[in-house]
Amino acid sequence: MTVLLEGEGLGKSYGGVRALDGVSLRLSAGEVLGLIGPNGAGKTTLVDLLDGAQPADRGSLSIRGRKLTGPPSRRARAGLARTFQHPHLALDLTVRENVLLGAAAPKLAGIGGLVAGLVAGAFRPSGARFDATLHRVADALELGDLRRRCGDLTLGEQRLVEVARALAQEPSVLLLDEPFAGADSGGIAAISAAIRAVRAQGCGIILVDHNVDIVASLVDRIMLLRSGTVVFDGDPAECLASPEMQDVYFGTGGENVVA
Ligand SMILES: Nc1ncnc2c1ncn2[C@@H]1O[C@H](COP(=O)(O)OP(=O)(O)OP(=O)(O)O)[C@@H](O)[C@H]1O
Repeated sequence: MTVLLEGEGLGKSYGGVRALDGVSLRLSAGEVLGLIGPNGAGKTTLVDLLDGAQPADRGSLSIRGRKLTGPPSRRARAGLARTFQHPHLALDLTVRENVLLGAAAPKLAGIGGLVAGLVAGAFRPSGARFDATLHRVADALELGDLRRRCGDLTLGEQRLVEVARALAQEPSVLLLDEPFAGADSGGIAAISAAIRAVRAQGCGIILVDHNVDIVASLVDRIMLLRSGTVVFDGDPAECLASPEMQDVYFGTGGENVVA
């Protein structure tokens, strides 16, 4: 399988807290990787390092064999899209406008891309290509009335819009940070179906969530983090039955404080 994303020895400290301590990972095309671990294990920090929201202290990253660096906008252009643990939507804008922002995001990365896009008229909100993308992801996630203001939506509905916005980027790597938190059963089903659909198209997905059963039902592989390090990386069923899993969730736990 084609390797999409590779990280080597990624490390990040916040003051005296070692949030991530030498994590390496590999994600292939059409693979769903579950990232689990207790609160503070470093899951969001790893996602932040992958999408450039936080700079790594150590380590390197590549996408399709090319070095992956720079801010989130540059990484979006390289094919990366993400959702956030706490949705980052423009609350005064409508569902439609938020999703269209996702469709435009890779083109907005960099002045060259912006100028080229403007010249080509690519950002017209009524552009046929954008409309097709909008309706495809809106239908997949059952977004309902696209004219609603995002500030008027429930948290669960906002999550669906955020996943839709990430899908509208047509990413090759999708990072989902707790997409099921606050979603109702319909939302969970819609997001799960969307994950399966983009996986079938060859997208690589990293799924962070605390609901281990949902994660295990969707992923090809699980990475279990504890105190900023990987303690298990492999088959989901083996992970759930592993002594590492027992120890992380029912053992003494660990402190990720720099010695
Ligand atoms: N911006 C920050 N400033 C200071 N400390 C941070 C920051 N972000 C994360 N941390 C710390 O780094 C460690 C790892 O946090 P992180 O959010 O990555 O864990 P997590 O596994 O995603 O946890 P959760 O499941 O609660 O979201 C924690 O000790 C956290 O308090």
